[in-house]
Amino acid sequence: MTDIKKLKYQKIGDILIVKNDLNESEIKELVKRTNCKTILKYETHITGDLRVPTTKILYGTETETINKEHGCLFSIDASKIMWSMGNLEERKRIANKSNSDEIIVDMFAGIGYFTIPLAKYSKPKKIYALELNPNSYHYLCKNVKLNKVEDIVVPINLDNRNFHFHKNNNNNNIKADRILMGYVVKTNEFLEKAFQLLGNNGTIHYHDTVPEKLIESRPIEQLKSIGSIYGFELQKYEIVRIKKYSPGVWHIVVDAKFKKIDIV
Ligand SMILES: C[S@@+](CC[C@H](N)C(=O)[O-])C[C@H]1O[C@@H](n2cnc3c(N)ncnc32)[C@H](O)[C@@H]1O
Repeated sequence: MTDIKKLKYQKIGDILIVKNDLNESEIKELVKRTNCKTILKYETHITGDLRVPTTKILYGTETETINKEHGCLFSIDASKIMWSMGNLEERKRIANKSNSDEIIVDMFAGIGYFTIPLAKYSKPKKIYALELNPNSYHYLCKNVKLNKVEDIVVPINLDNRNFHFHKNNNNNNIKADRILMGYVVKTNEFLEKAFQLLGNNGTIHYHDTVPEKLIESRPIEQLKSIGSIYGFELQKYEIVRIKKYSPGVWHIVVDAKFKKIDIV
């Protein structure tokens, strides 16, 4: 009999994700043990700016599911959109970071991975959830309704570099108290936009993939140097390791708090 313990898979709702092809008896055994409705094989590593996986159906037909995590519901089409198990602790950690006074921008919202737990548990004033991929945006909107956070979350389908705050009722520019930058590999290219949106005493959660030796230096230097162009000084920071990204390289997040030193 197939040893199911040796078969590696990830469960998203009632869909299994595997990395290798399976034979008929392995599929039968997995379906029996996990009660899944579909098994998907990720053909390639998640690629491209929109982080889209290439998948093949090994069993079943339906690719849409609802994943429950940390009291939140995430509707997702697992054949078209990524779900990172490795970010589980970060999704939980971010959930309680805000308070009811904050204006937040999630620059890479996806289907609401961080936006939904943050809205549900911290109940900030507003979260502007920006997402470029129309597919992910569709599920982001669905998840906002599923989790009943419509009064907090404003989902917007655009390239975050084109996002601008409107003026408030007193004709002042709105600024963000907190910015989530849940993106990797070239997150630094979006830092200028983040500082344009950030307010005094604001916090940026800056994700990056960094070689082990550079974890304490490179992201901090980037935050300091681009921040200074926009009149911000780094006040304090904490670096959290999320997961190993590739050999010798970590996916990290820096919680970085800034003060505006040239307030005009
Ligand atoms: C890797 S996912 C990150 C999801 C989530 N923040 C996390 O870490 O689990 C990145 C998301 O950013 C979106 N994205 C990439 N470039 C973008 C841009 N310029 N503006 C808005 N969204 C973008 C992608 O479509 C994708 O859904």
